[in-house]
Amino acid sequence: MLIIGIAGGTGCGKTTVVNQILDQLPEGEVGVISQDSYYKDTSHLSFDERVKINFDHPRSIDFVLLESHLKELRKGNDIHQPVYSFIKHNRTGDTILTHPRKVMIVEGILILTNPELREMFDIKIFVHADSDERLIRRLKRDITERGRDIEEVLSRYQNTLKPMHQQFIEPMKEYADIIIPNNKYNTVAVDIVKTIINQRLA
Ligand SMILES: Nc1ncnc2c1ncn2[C@@H]1O[C@H](COP(=O)(O)OP(=O)(O)O)[C@@H](O)[C@H]1O
Ligand SMILES: Nc1ccn([C@@H]2O[C@H](COP(=O)(O)O)[C@@H](O)[C@H]2O)c(=O)n1
Repeated sequence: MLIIGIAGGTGCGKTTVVNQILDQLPEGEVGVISQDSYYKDTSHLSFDERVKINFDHPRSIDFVLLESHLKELRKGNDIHQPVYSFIKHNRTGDTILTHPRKVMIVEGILILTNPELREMFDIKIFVHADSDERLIRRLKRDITERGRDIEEVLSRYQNTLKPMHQQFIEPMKEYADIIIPNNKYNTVAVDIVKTIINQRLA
């Protein structure tokens, strides 16, 4: 199994790059795990308490579960990936049955901050987009898709997201094998990653 980690700040285009990679690759050969599925279970908290969580700090992620799921997949076993709701700020209780594939992609803002998980990646990719570009994308996406308003996005950005990005995410570029500039759609870089994957699948 080839395990590819794709990191980068919110709105840099990780999900978009993953979808571009999957596009035209043989179905069923490449699997995806999203770090978002591994936000810690916060069912013991009220909604008002959950809203206040710093979701950009590594401690918000259940890395133990994420790592153990990746190890199970590597052993050839299925896993039940939790489903996360950005509206409820919590796991929904549902899971997605995820099968091991020849190539597994793990994507998320904080996946390179955990040394044990980092060790498991054969290829580490960091997607870069400028912070103003990421904020604009995040505003549009969170308002249309994640049930947020402009006040919520901007206050989260100023209070937690920006400082956490500077402290935890940006320094992870140091560990990247490949940095994809993604202020504009970068088909050349995506094609290079696809070529690497196709070589592994051949
Ligand atoms: N290169 C790009 N140029 C313009 N918009 C983009 C680009 N990449 C992604 N987007 C858009 O930005 C938003 C956030 O992208 P997404 O892939 O969800 O980012 P991430 O997963 O890193 O948070 C989406 O609406 C997506 O369509
Ligand atoms: N309940 C939550 C959980 C996370 N976030 C934000 O999601 C961002 C990470 O996801 P991307 O798809 O943008 O990479 C992260 O910056 C968290 O602030 C949230 O808003 N609510």
